Amino acid sequence: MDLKSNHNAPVLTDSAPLSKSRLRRYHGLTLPYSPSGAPFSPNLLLSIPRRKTGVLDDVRSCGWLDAMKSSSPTHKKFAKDINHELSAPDPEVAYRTWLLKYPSALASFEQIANFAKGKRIALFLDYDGTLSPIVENPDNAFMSDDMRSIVKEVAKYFPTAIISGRSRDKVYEFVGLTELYYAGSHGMDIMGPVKQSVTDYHQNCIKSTDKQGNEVNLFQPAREFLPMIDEVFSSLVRITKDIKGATVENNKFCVSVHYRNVDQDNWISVWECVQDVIKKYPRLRLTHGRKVLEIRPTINWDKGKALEFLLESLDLSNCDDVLPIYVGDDRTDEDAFKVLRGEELWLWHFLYQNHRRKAMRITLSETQQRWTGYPKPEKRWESKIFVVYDDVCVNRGRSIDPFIMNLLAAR
Ligand SMILES: O=P(O)(O)OC[C@H]1O[C@H](O[C@H]2O[C@H](CO)[C@@H](O)[C@H](O)[C@H]2O)[C@H](O)[C@@H](O)[C@@H]1O
Repeated sequence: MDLKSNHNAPVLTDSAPLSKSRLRRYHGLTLPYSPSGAPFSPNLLLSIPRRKTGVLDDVRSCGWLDAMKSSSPTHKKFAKDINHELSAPDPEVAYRTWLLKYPSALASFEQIANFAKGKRIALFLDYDGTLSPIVENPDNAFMSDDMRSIVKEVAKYFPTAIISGRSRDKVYEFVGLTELYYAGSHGMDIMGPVKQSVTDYHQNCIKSTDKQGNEVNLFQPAREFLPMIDEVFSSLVRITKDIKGATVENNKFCVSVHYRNVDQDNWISVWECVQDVIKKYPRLRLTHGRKVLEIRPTINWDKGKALEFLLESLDLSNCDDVLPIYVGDDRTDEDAFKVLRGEELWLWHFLYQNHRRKAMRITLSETQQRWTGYPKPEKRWESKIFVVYDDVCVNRGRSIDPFIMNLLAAR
């Protein structure tokens, strides 16, 4: 997992050790992690209000069924959002106007390249829905050979990492590229470059070796939760076994309960099963993604924190000449978008349930974005928002490769 010497960013150089206050700023931590076996550091625990049933706030506010549905917004919802934004009564007119307002990223690539000029790029990629198509069976979410080659190529020039909700092993199995860094379980399992100051700071960060025998840093902030997650996984498999189409996936530090193939009339049963299990585990929380309910530890760690951790490990954080690019398509990716502010380039690739209206969004952000839905761009970013439309979306088999090709060409 060594970075190649021809990377624009010299990522393995260990600079002066980080001060604790600097690291705190990055990670929002006030204390190091508790040693394995000891109670988990209270500062990392998220305080998430629960009802007796254990229902999360966001699920509660719109009703669980709505929340499960909204995990893949329909075209209707998209049109409603656009209508609201543009005050146009006709969805079709609103959509076309929206397209004019947010031009194609590919057509605007020169502008993006200018912005990137002189900067060291670091690329962060989500897996499902970004590098691979969304498919019915999660075990079959393979990335294409073309996509693999292009990611391999880009990693020759820019440090590249995949940050996925899957287990790290699983996503590595799918991608199979040794030249990347991998963060699984929504960032709770990171294998990155060795950086002594990072290892020193994080108690759950240890030196390890990757499959090729290279020395790496292994960071697993939710290590204490492993037995709990295994237990929950087994319970969920047992309890959902009679719901046709429901599947449970062990993502090591989190568990996914898929309802994509469950008849909508039975979604309530899926929900109830999950509630039945997690109500016994106050240290676990529930989130939802694309037709999936995800059970994860209540720790203050997500894809955004993982991104910061990787930038730090790569010696690329807090540098004016670094341009991190994040490509993702899901709610969990918003955690990563949120940490990229200032002059970073954000890329949001979002897909719609009916696969008719898809777009990829690139935002050169000026400030932190607050997402409240799909897609509600803030006014002040208008001139810097680009969209890549249907024809390059992953579900049509072409995906983000033109964007990456352009990046390579512009370097
Ligand atoms: O962070 P990601 O890499 O995007 O992973 C998020 C979840 O992706 C997978 O589920 C999603 O993709 C499946 C395959 O296309 C699809 O069948 C499912 O409905 C989607 O939710 C993965 O299976 C989950 O474990 C990840 O958490």
